Amino acid sequence: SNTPHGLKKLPTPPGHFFHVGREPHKKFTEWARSLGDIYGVHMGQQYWIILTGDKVVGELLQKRGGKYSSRITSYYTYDLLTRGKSYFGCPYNERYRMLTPIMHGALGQRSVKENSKLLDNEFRILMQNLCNASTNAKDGVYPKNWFQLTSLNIITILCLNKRTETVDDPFFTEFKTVMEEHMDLVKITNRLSEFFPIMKLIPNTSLRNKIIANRTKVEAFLGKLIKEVENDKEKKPCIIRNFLHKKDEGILDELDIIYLVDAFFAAGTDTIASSLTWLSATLANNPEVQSKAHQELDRVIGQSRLPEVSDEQNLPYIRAIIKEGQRYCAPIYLGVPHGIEEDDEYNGYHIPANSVVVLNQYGIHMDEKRYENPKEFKPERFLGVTESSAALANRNSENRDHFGFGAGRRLCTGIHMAERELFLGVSHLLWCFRIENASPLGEDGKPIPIDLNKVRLGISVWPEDYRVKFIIRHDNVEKLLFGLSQI
Ligand code: HEM
Repeated sequence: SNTPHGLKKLPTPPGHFFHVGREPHKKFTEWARSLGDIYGVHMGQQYWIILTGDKVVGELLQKRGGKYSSRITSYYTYDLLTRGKSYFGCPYNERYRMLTPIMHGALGQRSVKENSKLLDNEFRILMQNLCNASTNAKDGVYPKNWFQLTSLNIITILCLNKRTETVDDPFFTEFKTVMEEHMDLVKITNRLSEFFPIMKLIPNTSLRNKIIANRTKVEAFLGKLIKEVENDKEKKPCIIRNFLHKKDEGILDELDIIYLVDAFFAAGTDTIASSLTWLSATLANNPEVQSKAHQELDRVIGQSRLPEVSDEQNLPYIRAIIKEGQRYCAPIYLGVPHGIEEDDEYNGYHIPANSVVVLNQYGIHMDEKRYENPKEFKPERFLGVTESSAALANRNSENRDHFGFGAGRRLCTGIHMAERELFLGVSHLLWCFRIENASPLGEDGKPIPIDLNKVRLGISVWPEDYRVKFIIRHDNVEKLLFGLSQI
């Protein structure tokens, strides 16, 4: 049917957006990969546009970035949960343009370079933890906690020079409880108040109460950290201190700081931890990929020192594993929805103002036209790709490696930090260990492959609990991890 503008209405996707039932993940992913380039769907009062083609993402989110870089705010998950202060929920307005250079300053390439030693150190400690954990657990481990501890430490060291030693530390437990609930609350299904605005008027819904309770916990948790910096007599430099200077200059207020720090915790911890949790399972299922990586590492680096950042350019297979991981088992399926505030037209279709625009990363990553046999984990497909995801993200969308970091002006602010962390994580893991599937044996006498269709859906997607062993590859691993840094 035609719209009032004489333009065509976008086609509606097959099936329904929310997939419930016995296998919601499988149903959802099959649906997501079946979609054509662009669809529109009414979600109650709100209109959602789903982009599943690399080209249309380039045309709209990248080339028309000035229009497609907003966020459509949600009463429950933005106004109530973050008092309208969330950075990644912020519409593309004056406030966003004021905050963005501050965030880029904290997370840009320069910051990654300056914090190089810190990052190296954290990944060495991660390997120590995996060594210890794996030696102590004869049935294997689910490594999620240690990956979360590492990604948390990187954020807390950058933000306030704080690190946590073990996964048993009460701070780690508090972080997990408060932030997991926080991230769970921003999920799409909690945008009900936009789909059905009458929800805004109901005073005591359990969702409203949960959101306010969580907001109180998040603000107390992050407020305490900010106080630690304020009370630090040595005045050590850190990101929160920079934010506090901006407060003194009247640029930021107290809540701005809380919710900028929230963005680091919410966006910069689980994404990395989930990527490494996925990759460990995927590598355990693909021993031949590990063998090739081991050969490359032994040839290029040898067995007498740990990988370093300067090795990256000489490790094409490791780089390819990382890119394939971000495609095959990306931690985010539907990105963070963009929004468009004014009417637009695309290929004769009407794009109504105030639509939510969703980048269907999962669908694009499983597109057979883009990736041959997309359901296979095949790092080889990226062997010829020498550039970082950050560099490729700003070029022609059809030549991008993957869309894991989003697109356009809202591209992941932490992309440089993330790529560095993934390189250190994956190169260290494979230099130190052979990751062995420790699932029970099947009828053929081999461990049953880890079922990567069993997932926990949320803003970040996690594989269900699985068991792997981190088997030390050679004598120098322990010497280097626990002893001298060079042998
Ligand atoms: C593998 C790791 C990561 C993945 C896959 C990832 C992915 C994403 C995605 C999909 C978005 C939304 C982009 C869009 O709207 O188009 C995003 C936004 C963001 N990410 Fe990341 N991210 C990762 C790591 C990090 C890290 C380590 C940090 C910071 C320390 C970070 C900070 C942010 C911030 C602040 C935003 C909000 C950008 C905005 O709204 O303008 N991310 N990320």
